[in-house]
Amino acid sequence: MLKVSIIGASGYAGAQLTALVHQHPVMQLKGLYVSASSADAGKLFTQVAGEYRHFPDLPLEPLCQSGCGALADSSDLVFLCTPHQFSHDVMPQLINKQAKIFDLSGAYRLPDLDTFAAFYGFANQHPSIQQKAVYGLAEWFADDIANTSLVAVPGCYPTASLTGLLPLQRTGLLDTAFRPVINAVSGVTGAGRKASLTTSFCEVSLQAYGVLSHRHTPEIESYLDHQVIFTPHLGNFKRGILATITAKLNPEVTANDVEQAFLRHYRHQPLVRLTSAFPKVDDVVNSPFADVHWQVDEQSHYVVIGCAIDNLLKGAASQAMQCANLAFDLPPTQGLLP
Ligand SMILES: NC(=O)C1=CN([C@@H]2O[C@H](COP(=O)(O)OP(=O)(O)OC[C@H]3O[C@@H](n4cnc5c(N)ncnc54)[C@H](OP(=O)(O)O)[C@@H]3O)[C@@H](O)[C@H]2O)C=CC1
Ligand SMILES: CC(=O)N[C@@H](CCC(=O)OP(=O)(O)O)C(=O)O
Repeated sequence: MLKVSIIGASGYAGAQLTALVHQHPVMQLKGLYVSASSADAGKLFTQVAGEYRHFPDLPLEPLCQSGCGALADSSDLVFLCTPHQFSHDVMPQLINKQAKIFDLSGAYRLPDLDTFAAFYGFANQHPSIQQKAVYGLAEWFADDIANTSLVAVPGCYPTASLTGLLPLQRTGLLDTAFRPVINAVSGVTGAGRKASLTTSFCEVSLQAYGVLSHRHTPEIESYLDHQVIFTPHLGNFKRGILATITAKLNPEVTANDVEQAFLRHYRHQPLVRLTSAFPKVDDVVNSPFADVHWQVDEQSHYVVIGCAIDNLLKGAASQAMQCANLAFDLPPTQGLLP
C-alpha cells in the first residue's frame, strides 16, 4: 500500500482528498495535518468533516514546517491542500525525499516568476523548484506527470477553461487575433472553508469579481498559449463551476472540424464527457467528471463552449488523485470511478 499524508486535511479540498484516499484500493492514509496553531489540531477528522462520520477515527495532527522533511521521507505521497504561501514556503523541505508531492495551491503553477509575483502578492523564491514542477492538467500532461515528483495541480477555473479550449487551440482552429472570452460561475466552496464576509450566507448573490485581474487569467494563458478575457462569478450555491466560453474560429473552420477536435482529444478520456446538450452543474457535482458541449455558428465563425466541473473534485481533489495515479503508473481513474 502507498502511504499518503495530507496537509490541510480539514479544509474543503483536503477533506475531499481524504475521502478519495480512504476509498483508493492501493493507498492508505498515513497522517492528516493542519497548522500548528489550528483550532482543529487534535480533533478527529470525523468531528470536523461530518459527512465522513463513518470513517475510521484519524486525528488532525498539528504540523510545524520543520516536521515536513521527516513527513516526506516517511510517505509515498504528500498532498498539500494548503494556502499558496504555505505551499511555497514548505516545498524545499518536501522535495527530493521519498514522497511525490501534489500541491493543490497555486504556488508552483506559473512558470513566469514576474507574473507570479504580480498576481500572488509575494515572490516565488524557489525558481529551481518551479522548473521541476509539472502542471497537473491530467488529460493534457499525462506523460510529464508520470515522470515528475512535483505536480502543481491546476486551479478550478483553469481546469474548466482549458478543458474547453485546448482541443481547439492545439488543433489550430482558434483565430489568434481574438481573445476567447470565458465567463465562469463558481459555488462558494471555491473560496475555502475559512469564514469571510463576502462568502457568508446572507451576502452571496451572483456577482462578477476579480474582473480583468484574477490570478487564473495568467494561469489559463500560460497553458493555452493564447490571451483570454476571464471573468469569474460567485454564485449562491455550494459547489460546482460552469464556464461558458466564446471564441472566434479561423474563417475556414467548420462545425465538423470542431467536433473532430473534441473527439480526437477526449474520445479515450474517461473523465471528460462530451454531452449532447450544454452541461449542468448538478450533473457533475460530487463526481470527478468534466462535462463539455459546444455549438458553432458557421456564419459568424464563433464557437460557444460549455464546461461544468465540481470545483472540489475535478477542480481540485479528484484531479490531484488522477495525477497521483499517473505518477504511480496506476489506471488514471482508480479510486475515482467504481
Ligand atoms: N476550494 C476549491 O475549490 C479549490 C481550492 N484550491 C486550492 O487548494 C488549497 C486548499 O483550498 P481549500 O480546501 O479551499 O482551503 P480551506 O481554507 O478550506 O483549507 C485550508 C486547509 O489548510 C490548512 N492550513 C492553513 N495553513 C496551514 C499551515 N500553515 N500548515 C498546515 N495546514 C494549514 C487549514 O487548516 P488550519 O488553518 O486549521 O490549520 C485547512 O485544513 C488552496 O491553495 C486553494 O487555493 C484549488 C482548487 C480549487
Ligand atoms: C469562488 C472562489 O473564490 N474561487 C477561488 C478559486 C479557487 C481555486 O481554484 O483555487 P486556487 O486558489 O488554488 O487557484 C478564487 O476565485 O480565488
